[in-house]
Amino acid sequence: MSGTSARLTPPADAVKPVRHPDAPAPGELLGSHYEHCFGCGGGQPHGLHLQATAGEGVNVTAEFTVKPAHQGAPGLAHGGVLATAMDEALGALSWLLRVIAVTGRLETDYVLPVPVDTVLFLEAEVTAVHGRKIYCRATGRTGGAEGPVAVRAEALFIEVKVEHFIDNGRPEEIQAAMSDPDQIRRARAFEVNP
Ligand SMILES: CCCCCCCCCCCC(=O)SCCNC(=O)CCNC(=O)[C@H](O)C(C)(C)COP(=O)(O)OP(=O)(O)OC[C@H]1O[C@@H](n2cnc3c(N)ncnc32)[C@H](O)[C@@H]1OP(=O)(O)O
Repeated sequence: MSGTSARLTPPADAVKPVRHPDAPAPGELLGSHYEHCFGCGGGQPHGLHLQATAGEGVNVTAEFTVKPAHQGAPGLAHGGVLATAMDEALGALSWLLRVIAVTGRLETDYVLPVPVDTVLFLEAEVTAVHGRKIYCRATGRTGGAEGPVAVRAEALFIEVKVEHFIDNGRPEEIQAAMSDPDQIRRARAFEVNP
């Protein structure tokens, strides 16, 4: 069973997403936006270590390997972890629009159980934009990019200014992220589309 709530349905005057001219080239690995991000950071031993690749449109692909640390039921991935993987893949889309955005709403359909050691092949795309609202969806497949869908998600991301993090985050982490020697990661974390 699946369905999309009204709050995830773009209004009639929503527009098609436009890939930013300075977006990473198709096939380019996006890298982590923040070393300590649970979804993509290398500094989180039990994190998801998701690596997203830019697609040709306003879309990304990513792979996520379910580890023993990600279990809910014995031998099976925790649903919240799978939602996190979807959230992270969807979050990577903002880099193709060159905006900063956070998840406002995320709906997930769990279609198949996902055993430990499974590689989930994720694909996420922006479907519409309405002002600050970015409508997007993602799938997670097992057994390959054309395999059966195990997880499906739809989401609404909201564009924010960098002040969102400065005002709400802890100063020590914000400072550390702003002084990240990795210029690309710093730009990804803090660049606001002019
Ligand atoms: C340093 C690292 C950087 C890098 C950052 C990258 C991080 C990526 C990580 C993965 C993604 C995440 O997990 S992000 C973390 C999880 N998310 C969060 O923590 C967000 C917490 N929520 C908030 O801060 C806030 O609610 C916001 C920013 C989402 C919205 O607040 P706001 O800015 O005041 O905007 P607001 O006026 O309320 O809403 C704007 C429009 O969006 C609609 N809207 C708002 N929320 C919703 C909603 N849940 N469902 C439906 N619609 C909604 C409103 O109706 C309105 O529509 P209309 O009237 O205009 O039609």
